[in-house]
Amino acid sequence: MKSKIQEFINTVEQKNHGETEFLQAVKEVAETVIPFIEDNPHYQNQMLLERMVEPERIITFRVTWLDDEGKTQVNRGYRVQFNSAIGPYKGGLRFHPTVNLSILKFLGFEQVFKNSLTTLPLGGGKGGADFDPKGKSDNEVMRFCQSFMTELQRHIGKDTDVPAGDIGVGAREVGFLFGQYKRLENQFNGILTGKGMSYGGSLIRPEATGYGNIYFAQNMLKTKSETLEGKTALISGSGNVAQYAAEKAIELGVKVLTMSDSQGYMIDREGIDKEKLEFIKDLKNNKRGRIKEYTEKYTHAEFHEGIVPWMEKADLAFPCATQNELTEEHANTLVKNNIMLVGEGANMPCTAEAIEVFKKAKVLFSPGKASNAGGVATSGLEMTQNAMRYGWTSEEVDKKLKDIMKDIHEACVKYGKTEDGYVDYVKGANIAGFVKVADAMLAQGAV
Ligand SMILES: NC(=O)C1=CN([C@@H]2O[C@H](COP(=O)(O)OP(=O)(O)OC[C@H]3O[C@@H](n4cnc5c(N)ncnc54)[C@H](OP(=O)(O)O)[C@@H]3O)[C@@H](O)[C@H]2O)C=CC1
Ligand SMILES: O=C(O)CCC(=O)C(=O)O
Repeated sequence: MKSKIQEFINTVEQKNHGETEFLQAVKEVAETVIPFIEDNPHYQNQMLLERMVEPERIITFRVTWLDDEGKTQVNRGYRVQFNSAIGPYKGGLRFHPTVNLSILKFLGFEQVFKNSLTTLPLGGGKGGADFDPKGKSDNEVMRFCQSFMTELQRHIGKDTDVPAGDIGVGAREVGFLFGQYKRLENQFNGILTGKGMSYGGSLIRPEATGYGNIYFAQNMLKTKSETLEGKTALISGSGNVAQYAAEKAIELGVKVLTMSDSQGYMIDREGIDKEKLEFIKDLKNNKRGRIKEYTEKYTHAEFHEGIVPWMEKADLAFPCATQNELTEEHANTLVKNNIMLVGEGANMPCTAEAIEVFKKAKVLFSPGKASNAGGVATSGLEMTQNAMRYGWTSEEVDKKLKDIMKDIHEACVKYGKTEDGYVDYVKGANIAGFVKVADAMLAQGAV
């Protein structure tokens, strides 16, 4: 079995040389899915996994825009249309200077399995640009988004490919992108999700990834007859996912100790309450400030520059910033400090070595493709509401989100429960995600 897996990984490596993040994501899936394929003959001899690691289409394009001084700027835009076996390509856009093909291919590949887990008809894709919205004026961001969409619009459509936000693409950017699409196509439809409430957005979509992560943690704790009430938590990031993971955790009685950004983390040992979280939301979403400023307002809190919060003690950890932010060393420290649960809010925030440490210590560990799937699932609900030209109440959407997270949890348990009763959520998510896509690919023939 080991040699089969290694042979597969070697071939993917040869074809995708130097794409470190993509290869990391593929390796994790291959290690869990290839043994499953070996046990299930009808998935054999159809090159299913070989096809799944090959994006159906990769589009790259030049994005030229004018800055506030009238100087011409140029960036590279991408859309990776990974797999459309079970629905239109669906996945976010990332605007960050580190964006490259390896990162977007890892995100698109993960998205295929994640979207399959949501129980909704959503294929997988991802896109973005190496543009940094930080330090840009609203007008510069608008001009960039207009230029980006001018090129992207010819490749997307409400039944073809429906992008959304990710790092660096929030409500402001989605608004500008939508406005330009509508201008070019003369059509008002659900071409993007994460839209504002006044032009077709869904209630709870902004909250959904963070809330879903906490609902998933509730489900995991339930398997141990535990609840969130009274636990302490470390959260990284202070963007969309981190803010709403913190909000739901606080609401359910968790003492949230930390939040972070790319400059470092802050710890408030008294706990971040609702009022303090509102300060963070305003700081990050409106003032576009740094998390360090929290400690200037709440002077009892500490700021630790240039490092992540994983050396602190708590019951729960929710990495919600970016890929590979939690390493083997961090995992060893968390285990030494008796961490009970690690719920990935970001995509692939834990390194492969860190995940091994958690599994070995039998920590409840959920991979992002399962525990952050609430965001894209609620995007799927936004698409449904747009198609119906109707809007559900926040209670209705929240109830659907809770049910979907419960279903994803059950699917992970079904395929991930090991002989000693430990649930390997990585294995469970990968196999459950694989099965639906593989069945659809088998039915659709060699395409
Ligand atoms: N938004 C969504 O619905 C979903 C998002 N995700 C994933 O969740 C994660 C966070 O996304 P989201 O909250 O939307 O993005 P945001 O842009 O809203 O926030 C990102 C946060 O992560 C921090 N961050 C970004 N890059 C780094 C880095 N290299 N090192 C340290 N911190 C960093 C940012 O700090 P700073 O402000 O300094 O840049 C910021 O606090 C990503 O992995 C994304 O793919 C997954 C599912 C859905
Ligand atoms: O809502 C969406 O379509 C995108 C969500 C996303 O990018 C993700 O799940 O990583």
